[in-house]
Amino acid sequence: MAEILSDDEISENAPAEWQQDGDEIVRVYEFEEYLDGVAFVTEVAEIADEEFHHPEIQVRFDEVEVRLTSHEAGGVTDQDIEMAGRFDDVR
Ligand SMILES: C[C@H](O)[C@H](O)[C@H]1CNC2=NC(N)=NC(=O)C2=N1
Repeated sequence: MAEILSDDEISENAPAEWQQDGDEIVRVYEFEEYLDGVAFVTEVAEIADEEFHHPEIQVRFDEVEVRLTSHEAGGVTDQDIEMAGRFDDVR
């Protein structure tokens, strides 16, 4: 099972726009158009499905909040850090 990262490791390795929130990392992406946010979610979901590692996603009218954690490990792992970077590349 993947190792849980320490707060310092998360801070050092998470992409710049991501914040730690307890045992998750979170980023809010802003969009001018609601449907652009929905299209972003579709691309994120395809990556998540491909990697079998699923974020929690909240879609609002002008932003999308994405939360990552490794449920089985019980915290943030390297996989969450890697997924965060891949989601940023979609943006
Ligand atoms: C049974 C378990 O849900 C699966 O092995 C996968 C599915 N997607 C997952 N997604 C996330 N974020 N963490 C997991 O531990 C995880 N596990």
